[in-house]
Amino acid sequence: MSAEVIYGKDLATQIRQEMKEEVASLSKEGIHPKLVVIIVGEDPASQSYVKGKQRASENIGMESDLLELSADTSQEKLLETIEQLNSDSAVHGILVQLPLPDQIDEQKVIEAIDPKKDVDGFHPINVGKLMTGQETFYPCTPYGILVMLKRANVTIEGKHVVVVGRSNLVGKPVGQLLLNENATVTYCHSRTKNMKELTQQADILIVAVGKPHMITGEDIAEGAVVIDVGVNRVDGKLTGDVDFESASEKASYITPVPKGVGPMTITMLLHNTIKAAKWIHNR
Ligand SMILES: Nc1nc2c(c(=O)[nH]1)N[C@@H](CN(C=O)c1ccc(C(=O)N[C@@H](CCC(=O)O)C(=O)O)cc1)CN2
Repeated sequence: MSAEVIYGKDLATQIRQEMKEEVASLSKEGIHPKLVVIIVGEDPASQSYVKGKQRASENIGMESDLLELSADTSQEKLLETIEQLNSDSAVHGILVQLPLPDQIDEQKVIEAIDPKKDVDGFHPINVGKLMTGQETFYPCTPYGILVMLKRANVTIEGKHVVVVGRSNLVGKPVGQLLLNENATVTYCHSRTKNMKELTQQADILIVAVGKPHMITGEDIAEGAVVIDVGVNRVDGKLTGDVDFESASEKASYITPVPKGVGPMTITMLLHNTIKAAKWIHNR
C-alpha cells in the first residue's frame, strides 16, 4: 500500500478562505474579531510562530496585536498585562506563546486568562469542558488534527486510536477529542512497556513526542492512518516523529512534516478567535 498524503497546508488555505468570508460578513454587523498574542523573550522558533499568527490573522482580515515582552519580564508584569486584556472589550482572544522563561509559572499565566478569551483552550475550565464533552475552545493542534481527519473522511467512531505522547498541549487533549467522537483511545508514553505492540494495533496512530523518526513502518499496521505532530530540527532540516518513507509504504493516510499538522494549528487559532467574538456577541 502507498499512503495518501494529507496536506494540512492545503486544507489550511481552504479553511482560511472560508474564514475570510466569515470575518467580512461579521464586520458588516459591527463585529470585529480581535486576537492579542503575547510573546516573552526571543526564542527564534516562538518568534517565527507568533509572526505566522499575525500574518495569518491579517490575511483573513482579522484584527490582531503582538505584544513583545523582554526575556526578563516578571510574572507580575505579565499577569498585569493579561488582566488589562481581560477587561478590554475590543479583545476577543488572548494567547501567550509557550514555552515561557523559567521565572514565570506557566500554569499561573494560563489560569489568569479569562476562559471566554482563552483561544488556546488551555484554561482548566476549558480543559474540564473538553473532558465532559461540552462545547468550548479546543486546543489548536488537537482540534486541527480532528478537522484534518474529518475532512479526509476518515471514520473515527469505533476505531482504535493510539496516541504516543501525553503532553497537555497535544497528547492528552487529542485523545480526549477523539474519545468524544467515540474512538477507543490508548495513550503511550516514556514508561509504556509494550509500545510497539500497541502502535501496531492502531487504526489511527498519533505521534506527538518530539523524537525524530521514532516511529517507522515496522511500528504500524497495514492501512493505519498516521498523524505526525513532531516538529524537530535535524541538521537545520525540519523532520517529524515518523519516518515518512517507511511508514507511507504501509499507511493508508499519512501527514508530512512540514506542511502537515503544523499549519492547521494557526488555522484553528483563527477559528477559535472568531468563535470567541461570536459568543461574546451572542451569535
Ligand atoms: N500558546 C501556544 N504555544 C504553543 C503552541 C500553541 O498551540 N499555543 N504550539 C506550539 C507552536 N506552534 C504554535 O504556537 C506552532 C508550531 C508549528 C507550526 C507550523 O506551522 N509548523 C510548520 C513548520 C514551520 C517551520 O518551518 O518551523 C509545519 O509543520 O509545516 C505552527 C505553530 C508550541 N507553543
